[in-house]
Amino acid sequence: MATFIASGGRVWRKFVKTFPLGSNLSLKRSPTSALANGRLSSTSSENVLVSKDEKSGIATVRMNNPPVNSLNTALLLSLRSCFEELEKDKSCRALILTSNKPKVFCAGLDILELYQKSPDYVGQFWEKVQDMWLSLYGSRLVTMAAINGHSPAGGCLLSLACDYRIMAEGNFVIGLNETQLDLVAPFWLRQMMVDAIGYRQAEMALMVGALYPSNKALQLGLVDKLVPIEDVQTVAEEEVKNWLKIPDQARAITKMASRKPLLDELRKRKQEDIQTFRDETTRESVQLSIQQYLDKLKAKK
Ligand SMILES: CC/C=C\C/C=C\C/C=C\C=C\CC(=O)SCCNC(=O)CCNC(=O)[C@H](O)C(C)(C)COP(=O)(O)OP(=O)(O)OC[C@H]1O[C@@H](n2cnc3c(N)ncnc32)[C@H](O)[C@@H]1OP(=O)(O)O
Repeated sequence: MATFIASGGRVWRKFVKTFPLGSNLSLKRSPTSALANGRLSSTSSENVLVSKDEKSGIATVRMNNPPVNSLNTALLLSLRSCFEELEKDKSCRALILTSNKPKVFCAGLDILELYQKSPDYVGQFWEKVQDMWLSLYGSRLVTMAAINGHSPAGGCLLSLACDYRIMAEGNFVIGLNETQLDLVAPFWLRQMMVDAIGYRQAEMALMVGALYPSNKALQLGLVDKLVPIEDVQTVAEEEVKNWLKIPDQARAITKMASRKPLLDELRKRKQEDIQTFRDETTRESVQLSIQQYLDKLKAKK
Protein backbone atom coordinates (compact mmCIF):
# COMPACT_ATOMS: atom_id res chain seq x y z
CA MET A 1 0.00 0.00 0.00
CA ALA A 2 1.44 3.41 -0.83
CA THR A 3 0.03 6.80 0.03
CA PHE A 4 1.41 10.31 -0.03
CA ILE A 5 1.00 12.57 2.93
CA ALA A 6 1.60 16.29 2.63
CA SER A 7 2.43 17.86 5.94
CA GLY A 8 4.26 20.94 7.14
CA GLY A 9 5.30 21.93 3.62
CA ARG A 10 6.90 18.57 2.90
CA VAL A 11 5.46 15.61 1.13
CA TRP A 12 5.79 12.31 2.95
CA ARG A 13 5.44 9.05 1.19
CA LYS A 14 4.03 6.49 3.54
CA PHE A 15 3.67 2.86 2.88
CA VAL A 16 3.54 -0.27 4.89
CA LYS A 17 4.80 -3.29 3.18
CA THR A 18 5.09 -6.82 4.47
CA PHE A 19 8.43 -8.50 4.10
CA PRO A 20 9.32 -12.14 4.60
CA LEU A 21 8.84 -13.46 8.11
CA GLY A 22 6.29 -10.81 8.86
CA SER A 23 8.73 -7.94 9.23
CA ASN A 24 7.52 -4.58 8.03
CA LEU A 25 9.08 -1.66 6.26
CA SER A 26 7.17 1.51 6.73
CA LEU A 27 7.98 5.04 5.73
CA LYS A 28 7.02 7.31 8.52
CA ARG A 29 8.06 10.23 10.64
CA SER A 30 10.82 9.85 13.15
CA PRO A 31 9.95 11.40 16.49
CA THR A 32 13.20 13.27 17.11
CA SER A 33 14.43 14.19 13.67
CA ALA A 34 14.64 17.74 12.40
CA LEU A 35 13.54 16.31 9.07
CA ALA A 36 10.44 14.90 10.62
CA ASN A 37 7.21 16.70 10.17
CA GLY A 38 5.04 14.02 8.68
CA ARG A 39 2.35 12.06 10.42
CA LEU A 40 3.43 9.43 12.89
CA SER A 41 1.96 5.99 12.98
CA SER A 42 3.41 2.89 14.49
CA THR A 43 2.84 -0.73 15.30
CA SER A 44 4.90 -2.73 17.76
CA SER A 45 5.74 -5.47 15.24
CA GLU A 46 7.73 -3.22 12.94
CA ASN A 47 11.44 -3.89 13.26
CA VAL A 48 12.63 -1.19 10.87
CA LEU A 49 11.12 2.29 10.76
CA VAL A 50 11.91 4.53 7.85
CA SER A 51 11.22 8.18 7.32
CA LYS A 52 12.16 9.98 4.17
CA ASP A 53 12.25 13.67 3.51
CA GLU A 54 11.18 13.97 -0.12
CA LYS A 55 12.69 17.42 -0.56
CA SER A 56 16.24 16.54 0.47
CA GLY A 57 16.06 12.85 -0.44
CA ILE A 58 17.39 11.88 3.00
CA ALA A 59 15.95 8.72 4.55
CA THR A 60 16.37 7.77 8.19
CA VAL A 61 16.31 4.06 8.91
CA ARG A 62 15.66 3.20 12.56
CA MET A 63 16.29 -0.27 13.82
CA ASN A 64 13.45 -1.20 16.11
CA ASN A 65 14.03 -4.68 17.41
CA PRO A 66 13.78 -4.52 21.20
CA PRO A 67 15.43 -4.90 23.56
CA VAL A 68 18.85 -4.42 21.92
CA ASN A 69 18.38 -4.51 18.12
CA SER A 70 20.13 -7.84 17.85
CA LEU A 71 20.36 -8.90 14.23
CA ASN A 72 18.02 -11.86 13.92
CA THR A 73 16.72 -13.27 10.65
CA ALA A 74 13.70 -10.96 10.56
CA LEU A 75 15.72 -7.79 11.16
CA LEU A 76 18.36 -8.78 8.60
CA LEU A 77 15.68 -9.36 5.98
CA SER A 78 13.95 -6.10 6.78
CA LEU A 79 17.18 -4.11 6.66
CA ARG A 80 18.14 -5.61 3.33
CA SER A 81 14.70 -4.98 1.84
CA CYS A 82 14.77 -1.46 3.16
CA PHE A 83 18.24 -0.71 1.75
CA GLU A 84 17.22 -2.14 -1.62
CA GLU A 85 13.96 -0.16 -1.72
CA LEU A 86 15.81 3.07 -0.99
CA GLU A 87 18.47 2.19 -3.53
CA LYS A 88 15.81 1.84 -6.23
CA ASP A 89 14.07 5.04 -5.22
CA LYS A 90 15.56 7.61 -7.59
CA SER A 91 14.62 10.51 -5.34
CA CYS A 92 16.56 9.05 -2.41
CA ARG A 93 20.11 10.38 -2.07
CA ALA A 94 21.15 9.45 1.45
CA LEU A 95 20.44 7.08 4.28
CA ILE A 96 20.98 7.61 8.00
CA LEU A 97 21.10 4.36 9.95
CA THR A 98 20.25 4.59 13.62
CA SER A 99 18.42 2.94 16.50
CA ASN A 100 14.90 3.68 17.56
CA LYS A 101 16.03 2.94 21.09
CA PRO A 102 18.79 5.30 22.22
CA LYS A 103 21.63 3.75 24.26
CA VAL A 104 21.83 0.62 22.10
CA PHE A 105 22.52 1.10 18.41
CA CYS A 106 22.78 -2.64 17.74
CA ALA A 107 23.96 -5.55 19.94
CA GLY A 108 25.32 -7.47 16.97
CA LEU A 109 24.16 -10.78 15.65
CA ASP A 110 21.40 -12.39 17.64
CA ILE A 111 23.44 -14.95 19.53
CA LEU A 112 20.42 -17.22 19.80
CA GLU A 113 20.51 -17.59 16.00
CA LEU A 114 23.90 -19.24 16.40
CA TYR A 115 23.15 -21.43 19.39
CA GLN A 116 22.05 -25.05 19.07
CA LYS A 117 20.97 -24.64 15.46
CA SER A 118 21.56 -26.99 12.55
CA PRO A 119 24.45 -26.33 10.15
CA ASP A 120 21.91 -25.56 7.40
CA TYR A 121 20.14 -23.04 9.59
CA VAL A 122 23.30 -21.15 10.51
CA GLY A 123 24.44 -21.28 6.89
CA GLN A 124 21.22 -19.66 5.73
CA PHE A 125 21.44 -17.15 8.54
CA TRP A 126 24.97 -16.21 7.53
CA GLU A 127 23.88 -15.69 3.93
CA LYS A 128 21.36 -13.15 5.19
CA VAL A 129 24.15 -11.31 6.99
CA GLN A 130 26.22 -11.33 3.79
CA ASP A 131 23.33 -10.09 1.64
CA MET A 132 22.42 -7.32 4.04
CA TRP A 133 26.06 -6.21 4.11
CA LEU A 134 26.37 -6.33 0.30
CA SER A 135 23.36 -4.03 -0.06
CA LEU A 136 24.57 -1.50 2.53
CA TYR A 137 28.30 -1.47 1.76
CA GLY A 138 27.59 -1.39 -1.97
CA SER A 139 24.98 1.36 -1.80
CA ARG A 140 25.13 4.31 -4.21
CA LEU A 141 23.60 6.46 -1.43
CA VAL A 142 25.44 8.53 1.13
CA THR A 143 25.25 6.22 4.14
CA MET A 144 25.70 7.65 7.61
CA ALA A 145 25.74 5.65 10.84
CA ALA A 146 24.13 7.65 13.64
CA ILE A 147 25.41 5.44 16.46
CA ASN A 148 23.24 6.45 19.38
CA GLY A 149 24.46 3.79 21.79
CA HIS A 150 26.43 0.56 22.11
CA SER A 151 27.61 -0.96 18.86
CA PRO A 152 29.46 -4.26 19.42
CA ALA A 153 30.27 -6.90 16.77
CA GLY A 154 27.48 -6.90 14.16
CA GLY A 155 26.63 -3.35 15.28
CA CYS A 156 30.18 -2.35 14.41
CA LEU A 157 29.82 -4.22 11.11
CA LEU A 158 26.77 -2.09 10.23
CA SER A 159 28.61 1.09 11.22
CA LEU A 160 31.71 0.19 9.22
CA ALA A 161 29.60 -0.50 6.15
CA CYS A 162 28.46 3.13 6.17
CA ASP A 163 30.40 6.05 4.68
CA TYR A 164 30.66 8.05 7.90
CA ARG A 165 30.13 7.34 11.59
CA ILE A 166 28.80 9.72 14.22
CA MET A 167 28.70 8.26 17.71
CA ALA A 168 27.20 9.30 21.02
CA GLU A 169 29.62 10.50 23.69
CA GLY A 170 29.60 8.68 26.98
CA ASN A 171 29.83 5.19 28.26
CA PHE A 172 29.08 3.38 25.00
CA VAL A 173 31.25 0.77 23.31
CA ILE A 174 31.99 -0.16 19.73
CA GLY A 175 34.28 -2.80 18.24
CA LEU A 176 34.63 -6.29 16.89
CA ASN A 177 34.57 -8.62 19.92
CA GLU A 178 34.07 -11.83 17.92
CA THR A 179 37.10 -13.61 19.37
CA GLN A 180 35.58 -13.22 22.84
CA LEU A 181 32.83 -15.56 21.62
CA ASP A 182 35.41 -17.89 20.04
CA LEU A 183 34.35 -16.62 16.60
CA VAL A 184 36.58 -15.31 13.84
CA ALA A 185 35.50 -12.20 11.95
CA PRO A 186 35.32 -12.98 8.22
CA PHE A 187 37.74 -11.42 5.72
CA TRP A 188 35.33 -8.74 4.52
CA LEU A 189 34.64 -7.56 8.06
CA ARG A 190 38.33 -7.60 8.95
CA GLN A 191 39.09 -5.62 5.81
CA MET A 192 36.61 -2.88 6.69
CA MET A 193 38.28 -2.59 10.08
CA VAL A 194 41.74 -2.33 8.46
CA ASP A 195 40.40 0.29 6.05
CA ALA A 196 39.00 2.33 8.94
CA ILE A 197 41.81 2.22 11.51
CA GLY A 198 44.86 0.84 9.72
CA TYR A 199 46.53 -2.55 9.72
CA ARG A 200 48.33 -2.62 13.07
CA GLN A 201 45.48 -1.24 15.16
CA ALA A 202 42.96 -3.49 13.38
CA GLU A 203 45.13 -6.54 13.83
CA MET A 204 45.39 -5.94 17.59
CA ALA A 205 41.72 -5.00 17.95
CA LEU A 206 40.58 -8.12 16.10
CA MET A 207 42.90 -10.51 17.91
CA VAL A 208 41.79 -9.44 21.38
CA GLY A 209 38.17 -8.76 20.40
CA ALA A 210 38.45 -5.19 21.68
CA LEU A 211 35.42 -3.10 22.52
CA TYR A 212 36.35 0.57 22.70
CA PRO A 213 34.65 3.38 24.55
CA SER A 214 33.50 6.05 22.13
CA ASN A 215 36.36 8.50 22.89
CA LYS A 216 38.98 5.81 22.15
CA ALA A 217 37.03 4.83 19.01
CA LEU A 218 37.28 8.43 17.84
CA GLN A 219 40.99 8.53 18.55
CA LEU A 220 41.50 5.35 16.50
CA GLY A 221 39.35 6.59 13.61
CA LEU A 222 36.79 3.85 14.14
CA VAL A 223 34.20 6.62 14.33
CA ASP A 224 34.47 10.04 12.72
CA LYS A 225 32.69 12.32 15.15
CA LEU A 226 31.42 12.27 18.75
CA VAL A 227 28.44 14.30 19.89
CA PRO A 228 26.05 14.25 22.85
CA ILE A 229 23.55 11.45 22.45
CA GLU A 230 20.62 13.81 22.00
CA ASP A 231 22.38 15.49 19.08
CA VAL A 232 23.38 12.39 17.12
CA GLN A 233 20.47 12.52 14.68
CA THR A 234 20.62 16.27 14.07
CA VAL A 235 24.36 16.24 13.51
CA ALA A 236 23.99 13.25 11.17
CA GLU A 237 21.44 15.20 9.12
CA GLU A 238 23.76 18.24 8.97
CA GLU A 239 26.67 16.05 7.93
CA VAL A 240 24.63 14.33 5.24
CA LYS A 241 23.61 17.70 3.84
CA ASN A 242 27.30 18.61 3.50
CA TRP A 243 27.95 15.36 1.66
CA LEU A 244 25.01 16.06 -0.63
CA LYS A 245 26.70 19.22 -1.85
CA ILE A 246 28.97 16.89 -3.83
CA PRO A 247 27.41 15.73 -7.11
CA ASP A 248 25.88 12.28 -6.56
CA GLN A 249 27.33 10.62 -9.61
CA ALA A 250 30.98 11.49 -9.02
CA ARG A 251 30.67 10.64 -5.35
CA ALA A 252 28.97 7.29 -5.99
CA ILE A 253 31.39 6.26 -8.74
CA THR A 254 34.34 7.12 -6.51
CA LYS A 255 32.81 5.10 -3.67
CA MET A 256 32.24 2.11 -5.91
CA ALA A 257 35.77 2.28 -7.27
CA SER A 258 37.13 1.85 -3.77
CA ARG A 259 34.58 -0.73 -2.57
CA LYS A 260 34.17 -2.91 -5.67
CA PRO A 261 37.17 -5.18 -4.97
CA LEU A 262 35.85 -6.20 -1.55
CA LEU A 263 32.27 -6.54 -2.80
CA ASP A 264 33.44 -8.70 -5.70
CA GLU A 265 35.62 -10.79 -3.43
CA LEU A 266 32.70 -11.69 -1.18
CA ARG A 267 30.41 -12.36 -4.17
CA LYS A 268 33.05 -14.72 -5.52
CA ARG A 269 33.71 -16.44 -2.18
CA LYS A 270 30.17 -16.37 -0.81
CA GLN A 271 29.70 -20.14 -0.58
CA GLU A 272 33.14 -20.70 0.90
CA ASP A 273 32.42 -18.01 3.52
CA ILE A 274 29.09 -19.67 4.37
CA GLN A 275 30.74 -23.06 4.66
CA THR A 276 33.39 -21.68 7.03
CA PHE A 277 30.74 -20.02 9.14
CA ARG A 278 28.65 -23.22 9.28
CA ASP A 279 31.65 -25.32 10.27
CA GLU A 280 33.03 -22.86 12.81
CA THR A 281 29.80 -21.89 14.49
CA THR A 282 28.49 -25.40 14.95
CA ARG A 283 31.79 -26.73 16.33
CA GLU A 284 31.27 -28.12 19.85
CA SER A 285 33.85 -25.89 21.51
CA VAL A 286 32.37 -22.78 19.85
CA GLN A 287 28.89 -23.79 20.96
CA LEU A 288 30.22 -24.07 24.49
CA SER A 289 31.76 -20.59 24.28
CA ILE A 290 28.50 -19.18 22.96
CA GLN A 291 26.61 -20.83 25.79
CA GLN A 292 29.02 -19.39 28.36
CA TYR A 293 28.76 -15.97 26.75
CA LEU A 294 24.97 -16.13 26.90
CA ASP A 295 25.14 -17.16 30.56
CA LYS A 296 27.44 -14.21 31.23
CA LEU A 297 25.00 -11.83 29.56
CA LYS A 298 22.11 -13.16 31.63
CA ALA A 299 24.17 -13.10 34.85
CA LYS A 300 24.82 -9.37 34.35
CA LYS A 301 21.44 -8.63 35.89
C1 LIG B 1 33.18 -16.76 7.64
C2 LIG B 1 33.26 -16.50 9.07
C3 LIG B 1 33.44 -17.73 9.80
C4 LIG B 1 33.44 -17.87 11.08
C5 LIG B 1 33.34 -16.82 12.04
C6 LIG B 1 32.01 -16.60 12.60
C7 LIG B 1 31.50 -15.43 12.91
C8 LIG B 1 32.19 -14.19 12.82
C9 LIG B 1 31.42 -13.11 12.20
C10 LIG B 1 30.62 -12.26 12.73
C11 LIG B 1 30.25 -12.45 14.06
C12 LIG B 1 29.53 -11.58 14.66
C13 LIG B 1 29.29 -11.95 16.03
C14 LIG B 1 28.23 -11.20 16.72
O1 LIG B 1 27.71 -10.18 16.33
S1 LIG B 1 27.79 -12.01 18.09
C15 LIG B 1 27.02 -10.79 19.07
C16 LIG B 1 28.04 -10.06 19.84
N1 LIG B 1 27.36 -9.10 20.66
C17 LIG B 1 27.76 -8.82 21.87
O2 LIG B 1 28.73 -9.35 22.37
C18 LIG B 1 26.92 -7.85 22.64
C19 LIG B 1 26.18 -8.52 23.74
N2 LIG B 1 25.29 -7.58 24.40
C20 LIG B 1 25.73 -6.64 25.25
O3 LIG B 1 26.90 -6.48 25.52
C21 LIG B 1 24.69 -5.79 25.90
O4 LIG B 1 23.45 -6.42 25.72
C22 LIG B 1 24.59 -4.35 25.32
C23 LIG B 1 25.83 -3.56 25.77
C24 LIG B 1 24.47 -4.34 23.80
C25 LIG B 1 23.31 -3.67 25.90
O5 LIG B 1 23.35 -3.77 27.31
P1 LIG B 1 21.99 -3.57 28.14
O6 LIG B 1 22.38 -3.58 29.58
O7 LIG B 1 21.22 -2.44 27.62
O8 LIG B 1 21.11 -4.87 27.79
P2 LIG B 1 21.28 -6.35 28.37
O9 LIG B 1 20.57 -6.46 29.68
O10 LIG B 1 22.68 -6.78 28.33
O11 LIG B 1 20.50 -7.19 27.27
C26 LIG B 1 19.07 -7.21 27.20
C27 LIG B 1 18.66 -8.59 26.73
O12 LIG B 1 19.14 -8.80 25.41
C28 LIG B 1 19.95 -9.99 25.37
N3 LIG B 1 21.02 -9.78 24.39
C29 LIG B 1 21.96 -8.84 24.40
N4 LIG B 1 22.74 -8.93 23.31
C30 LIG B 1 22.29 -9.96 22.62
C31 LIG B 1 22.68 -10.56 21.38
N5 LIG B 1 23.70 -10.12 20.66
N6 LIG B 1 21.98 -11.62 20.95
C32 LIG B 1 20.93 -12.10 21.64
N7 LIG B 1 20.51 -11.58 22.82
C33 LIG B 1 21.17 -10.51 23.29
C34 LIG B 1 20.47 -10.12 26.79
O13 LIG B 1 20.86 -11.44 27.05
C35 LIG B 1 19.26 -9.71 27.57
O14 LIG B 1 18.35 -10.78 27.57
P3 LIG B 1 17.41 -11.09 28.81
O15 LIG B 1 16.60 -9.83 29.04
O16 LIG B 1 18.33 -11.39 29.95
O17 LIG B 1 16.59 -12.27 28.40
